[in-house]
Amino acid sequence: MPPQVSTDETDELFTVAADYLRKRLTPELSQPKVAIICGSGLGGLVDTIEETDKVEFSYEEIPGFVSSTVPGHAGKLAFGLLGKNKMPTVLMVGRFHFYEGYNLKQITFPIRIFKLLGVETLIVTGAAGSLREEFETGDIGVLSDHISIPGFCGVNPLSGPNLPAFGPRFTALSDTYDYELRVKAFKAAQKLNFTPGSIKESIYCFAGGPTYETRAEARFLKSTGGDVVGMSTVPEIIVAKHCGIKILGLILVTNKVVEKKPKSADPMNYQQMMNYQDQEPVNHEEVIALGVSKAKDMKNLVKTIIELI
Ligand SMILES: O=P(O)(O)O[C@H]1O[C@H](CO)[C@@H](O)[C@H]1O
Ligand code: HPA
Repeated sequence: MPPQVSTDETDELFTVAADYLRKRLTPELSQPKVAIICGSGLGGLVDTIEETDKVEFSYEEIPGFVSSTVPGHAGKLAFGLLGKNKMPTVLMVGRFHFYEGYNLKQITFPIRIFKLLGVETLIVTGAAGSLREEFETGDIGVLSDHISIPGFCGVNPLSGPNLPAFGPRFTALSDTYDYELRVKAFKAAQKLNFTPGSIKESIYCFAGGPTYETRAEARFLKSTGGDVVGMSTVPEIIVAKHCGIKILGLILVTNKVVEKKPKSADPMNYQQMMNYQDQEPVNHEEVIALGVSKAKDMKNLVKTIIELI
C-alpha cells in the first residue's frame, strides 16, 4: 500500500499551488465559489462554462498536482463563470484514484487548494455500479451518505498529522451531505422534467478498485446498506468536510453490479445452477460510454443546481 502520510514539503505546497493559480487568473476567476469534480466520462461538464472566459491549466503544470492516468479523465483544471448567475467556478476535469498508485493525500490535494481559493461548495460527480434492482443504468444518485470500505481498515485521507489550519483532528461525518444542496438537486431535476424516479437519494460504497466486485463482494456490499459502488469520491468528500466546504455528490449509475444468485437450489439441476453465469462482466469502456451518453442531463442538472445556489 502506498504511504499515506505526506511530508512537510507537500503541506507547504498547498500555498504554493494556490498562489501559482491566483497569479495567473483575473481577480474574478481567482476566487471560485463552487468546485466541481468530473467523474468517468463526465468531463463534458466543462462545457457548462463559457468558452470566452475559460482559463485552463493542465495538472502537470500545477505544483503538487499528480497526473490523471485513467481513460475518460482529461487531467486539467478549468476556471470560468457558470450559469445565468455567472458563478465563479473551478472544474477538475479528471480526478485521481487510489488504484492509480497515488496516496490519499495526493488524491485529495486539490480540495485544500480550492479551500484556499475561497470555494464554499463542492459538487462531486462520478460513475458507479448499482447494487439495487430499483437503480437503473442511467439513473442519477444524489448522495445522502457513504460507506468507506478502505476506511474501516484505517485508509483515510485525514490519517497522519492533522493540519489545524484546515480543520480539527476529529471530524464528524454524520452530516456530510448538505441537506439544502440535496433539496436543490431534486428541485433542479423537477425543473428539467427528469423522469420521476430517475434521480434518487443514494448511499455510495467506496471500494479501492481497480478490480470490479466479485459476485460475493457485491452481495456483501448490498447487505451493508449501500445503493451504489465506485472507486473514488469519498476521499475528496472527507477532506472537503474536514475544511468546512459544503458537499453535494451526484452519481451516474453506469451499470448494474453483477451479483445474480443461482436460479435453483437443487444441486442436481445443473442447467439452472449454471445460470449463475448469466450476466456480462462490467468494463470501463461501457462506463465511459454511458457517461458520455448522459452528459447532457448531467450538465443541465449541475447548471440548474448552481443557478439555485
Ligand atoms: O468514480 P469515477 O472516477 O467517476 O469512475 C468510476 O469508473 C471507474 C471504473 O470504471 C472507476 O474509476 C470508478 O470509480
Ligand atoms: N463497481 C465499482 N466501480 C464502478 C462500477 C462498478 O460496477 N461502475 C463504475 N464504477
